[in-house]
Amino acid sequence: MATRRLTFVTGNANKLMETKYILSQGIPIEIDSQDLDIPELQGTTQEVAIAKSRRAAELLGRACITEDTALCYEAFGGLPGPYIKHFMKNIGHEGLNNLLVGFPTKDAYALCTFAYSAGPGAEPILFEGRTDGTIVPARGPPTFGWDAVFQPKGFDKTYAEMTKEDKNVISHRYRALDKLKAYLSTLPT
Ligand SMILES: O=c1[nH]c(=O)c2ncn([C@@H]3O[C@H](COP(=O)(O)OP(=O)(O)OP(=O)(O)O)[C@@H](O)[C@H]3O)c2[nH]1
Ligand SMILES: [Mg+2]
Repeated sequence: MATRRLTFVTGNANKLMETKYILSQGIPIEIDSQDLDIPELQGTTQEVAIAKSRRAAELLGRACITEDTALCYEAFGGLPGPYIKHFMKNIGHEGLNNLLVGFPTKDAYALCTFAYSAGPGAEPILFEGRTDGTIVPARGPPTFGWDAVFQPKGFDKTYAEMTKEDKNVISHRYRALDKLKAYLSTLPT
């Protein structure tokens, strides 16, 4: 099978590393990356993902993938959702826990939305992956975003405490990429 080449438009080195790792387990693919400055609109995760993908393909002038990650609190009807980046940056791990003081549930889910665009003007196709969990006081290395405060359901470790092999077979990103992989294998290389 010929090796597929695809550009991932992202400025996030950790996302890129995990994506390369997960995709390389399944199909012959080479991912390169472009860090383009793309404004992220307000809206649902799907609306944010579609707008980002459209713009990325226009700027790049060819097929690409983009990814949006949301962290959704059950107590807040799914917020912070796609705005988690700004919450994380401004209030950190402790703040992400403190937000939930007084609320009956600390349940949350991580939602990953990959968007594939075949090129400028093409309608983006979305691939979503969700992992359910709970928000806990930070444990594990603070290497990647909110990994240290997210404990997936059925595990006694946070994402940050897991090995990359363990996180990358249950994560929101893995679940979305599994669907993207199946779609890519239906396309000609
Ligand atoms: O602990 C984490 N485990 C993960 O698995 C994960 N995936 C994303 N994130 C963080 O959540 C926000 C998403 O915002 P986001 O989707 O706009 O990403 P970004 O702006 O960093 O990159 P990009 O938009 O250029 O691709 C950013 O703060 C990311 O660092 C994660 N944190
Ligand atoms: Mg972003």
